[in-house]
Amino acid sequence: MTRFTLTDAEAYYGATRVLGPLSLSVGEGEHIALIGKSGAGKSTLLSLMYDRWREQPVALMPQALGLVDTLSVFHNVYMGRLDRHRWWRNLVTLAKPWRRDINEITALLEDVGIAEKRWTPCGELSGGQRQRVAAARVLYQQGELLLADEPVSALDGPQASAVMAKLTQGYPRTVLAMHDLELALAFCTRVVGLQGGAVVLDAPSKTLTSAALQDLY
Ligand SMILES: Nc1ncnc2c1ncn2[C@@H]1O[C@H](COP(=O)(O)OP(=O)(O)OP(=O)(O)O)[C@@H](O)[C@H]1O
Repeated sequence: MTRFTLTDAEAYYGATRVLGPLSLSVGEGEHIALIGKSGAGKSTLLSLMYDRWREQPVALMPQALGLVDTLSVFHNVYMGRLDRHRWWRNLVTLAKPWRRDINEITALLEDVGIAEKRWTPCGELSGGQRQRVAAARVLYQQGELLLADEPVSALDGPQASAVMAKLTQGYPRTVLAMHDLELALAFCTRVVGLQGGAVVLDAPSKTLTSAALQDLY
């Protein structure tokens, strides 16, 4: 059993159970695509995992992204490690970032193709640009597990592939809620399918085709 294990987990909204009971482990080297139609419980399962495991080095990239619109792209990415620095260092960075941080963050922004916007406030970016900033932030954060809710839904084909490659290389374990089945099979090692809050499929990607996964929709 890994440190990232759920056993008979359930989630409720009010008195209504919307997820589980389900049991699931995320092992080292596993990249799990969480698939299922809208309302199946993917976001609820990601939230539950984050709640249970947040004391460990877990990063969350939520669907709403959680960017601060008035801050620059650089500063939004820097926030990925805010809790690792002293308060005065964060304060100074707000006005005058350290060259080392600028270089490190610029390299990550180059990886996701948005380095030219590094000093632009996030409020002035398109949906796809915002998604790439949020991806750069979790890549900067680092950790043992990444939970991401539709991390490439606003990106075109080549950009989506590039970001999926970075996210799955950047973390030893990922759980990614996805709607693009081809991308899920190309970059994830395992597929977990949800239906009505229950796990109805759990199989290695190499045994699946996107046509077979259509049954979940
Ligand atoms: N705040 C809430 N209050 C009550 N019910 C909720 C709430 N959020 C989600 N639900 C319900 O929980 C169930 C699972 O929703 P969830 O958002 O986890 O689905 P999802 O698979 O992530 O969908 P999508 O692909 O549309 O993001 C749905 O039936 C939804 O109506």
